[in-house]
Amino acid sequence: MHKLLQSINGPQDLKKLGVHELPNLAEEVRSYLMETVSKTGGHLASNLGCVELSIALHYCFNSPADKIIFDVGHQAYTHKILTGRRDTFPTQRRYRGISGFPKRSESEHDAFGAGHSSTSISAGLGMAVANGLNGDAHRVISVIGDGSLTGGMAFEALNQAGHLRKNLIVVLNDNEMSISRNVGALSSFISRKMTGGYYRSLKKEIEGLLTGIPAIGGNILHFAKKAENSLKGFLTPGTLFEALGFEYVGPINGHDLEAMVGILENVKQIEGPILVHVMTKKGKGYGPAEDMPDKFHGVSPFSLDGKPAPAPRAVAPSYTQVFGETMVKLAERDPKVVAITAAMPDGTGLTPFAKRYPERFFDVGIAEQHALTFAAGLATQGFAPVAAIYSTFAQRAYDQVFHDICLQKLPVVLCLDRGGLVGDDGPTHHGAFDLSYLRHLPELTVMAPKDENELQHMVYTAVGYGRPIALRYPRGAGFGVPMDREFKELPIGKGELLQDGTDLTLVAIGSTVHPALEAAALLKEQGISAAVVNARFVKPLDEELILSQAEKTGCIVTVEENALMGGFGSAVLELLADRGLSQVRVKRIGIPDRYIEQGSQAQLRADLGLDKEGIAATCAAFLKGRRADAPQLACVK
Ligand SMILES: Cc1ncc(C[n+]2csc(CCOP(=O)(O)OP(=O)(O)O)c2C)c(N)n1
Ligand SMILES: CC(=O)[C@@H](O)[C@H](O)COP(=O)(O)O
Ligand SMILES: [Mg+2]
Repeated sequence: MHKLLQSINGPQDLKKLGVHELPNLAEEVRSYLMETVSKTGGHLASNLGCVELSIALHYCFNSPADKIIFDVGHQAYTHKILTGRRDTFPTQRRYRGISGFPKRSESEHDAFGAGHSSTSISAGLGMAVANGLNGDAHRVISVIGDGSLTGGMAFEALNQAGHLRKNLIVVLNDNEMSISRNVGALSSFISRKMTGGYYRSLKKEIEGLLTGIPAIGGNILHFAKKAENSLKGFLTPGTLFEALGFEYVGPINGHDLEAMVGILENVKQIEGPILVHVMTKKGKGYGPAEDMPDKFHGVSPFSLDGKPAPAPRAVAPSYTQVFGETMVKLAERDPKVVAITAAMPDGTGLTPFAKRYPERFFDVGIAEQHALTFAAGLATQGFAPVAAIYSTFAQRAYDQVFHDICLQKLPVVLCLDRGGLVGDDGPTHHGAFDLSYLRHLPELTVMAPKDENELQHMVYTAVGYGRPIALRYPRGAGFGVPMDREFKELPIGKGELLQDGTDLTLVAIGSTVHPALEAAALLKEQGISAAVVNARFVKPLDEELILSQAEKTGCIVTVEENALMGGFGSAVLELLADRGLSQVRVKRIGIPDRYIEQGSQAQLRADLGLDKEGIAATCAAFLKGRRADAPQLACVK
């Protein structure tokens, strides 16, 4: 099985094969991908579409001396399999396994880490400039998808690359898909849409324009007809990239290995910035993924007959689903509600909204910065824009939150999905920092629901609030709590005391509230009486509630699935310090000052003491320690 693949322990082995053997190798890789990813889950369709391209790149270039950079890196499974990780590939995205994305610390062949999109050309240009300064003739190849090319950063890099004219090869892997179908004028321009109907109508329009020019129009049209080929050449994707100073090669068939090898061997001889436009099929070689590349972009383990494995019986709706349903209800009530996503309609749950209110739904592509300032523009005209962005990707748009939304006090609602630990995607995707990077912005309200029922009320409250407001919620299912039939407006800055206690107060935010309640039950079995507060708001804090509990129990334990640095617990510490309550003992539970690797959400929460057992153990030790170390301390009874 996989005879050719078994012989490849690195790119040097690949080069021993004849070009004519490469298509067989591609089939073996594809079969290995299917066999493995159907068991482990992961990014399937993008990788199936990138098999031949990855083989051709490693066949023609010499990694690691030549640098091959994958944008986002979710399509780099073949690259990993060919670069010494064939046998460890089944551990990808698993706890203590290899990463699902390129990672410099994992292999010398992973030239640049990835996970967030549109970075490959900038990184590649940096390396190309370094090569120039070092007199190093090795090549740098940035592989970027058509979706990732909608990220503004990619154009910032193209702009400079065309100016510097260093030796940089950009391979555009164009499958006309982002996660969903790719969007935007650029996508239409660079993909197939420049032939057929679009081209004909464009030509007709140009003819009409030219003949309308008095006196000379006829001659120009005559000239244009005679020069139609160059007109067609003028209008093909190359125009755009050549205008940016790139030599344009393509479009070429990204599944024809012999053709690609031939072209890449020629490209190697060309100096300066080059863009090779490769057309591929997302999901290539597996019917269901070819037919539904969006559904097979990221997959859980599935049976090879094309039916996704029966998802474990959902104990509760996902936060994402509740958000999406709430948005549809709010849009029914208020024509000013509009929804914005940055290329993640399915992931953020906005697809039902898009179907129901297409005129009020905007997928801006992978353009989070633009998404937020676009929302701010809508808000100036009386609309209630809700921007749904994964927490980690919203980090891209921090300045837009400050400069365009908060400073102008514009009523934009920022709904951050994937807040907290996301699991298999690992450190590039954990929403570990939003409570920290948002709470210090003046004019911004920041909140997190304790469960899926409170989420619907928070979205409702936020949309009606009329000022900058952000809420964050985790990846995955809620707690299976009953869903209120009517929305409730939550009083801004008010938390809730869920249960009383005398020895300490657990002050939890967001998805850590239910685990805190469960921890309190465990503590009760140990004779410890813990109060539990659902803080609801990171900003403004419910100062009255927190201060009264601090006075009452003298011992505060904060819990958050966010970085401890500058997070919710820090806000509570600041409050107590500002009020001169330094005698109150505070223990903070949250994400420590390091990056958290991949693993299941449950595993990672257990590792960090964020599950009920961990919270209870920390509280008990904290209380015991206090009793032992400092009997005079307020929280010692
Ligand atoms: C900044 C950022 N925003 C959003 C994402 C989520 N995301 C991952 S892959 C992807 C689509 C990428 O499309 P493309 O580059 O065309 O790659 P393909 O999957 O088609 O191979 C998106 C939106 C991301 N990784 N980074
Ligand atoms: C590669 C990428 O950034 C996305 O595919 C991301 O992995 C999606 O995450 P979810 O699976 O949480 O939607
Ligand atoms: Mg694509």
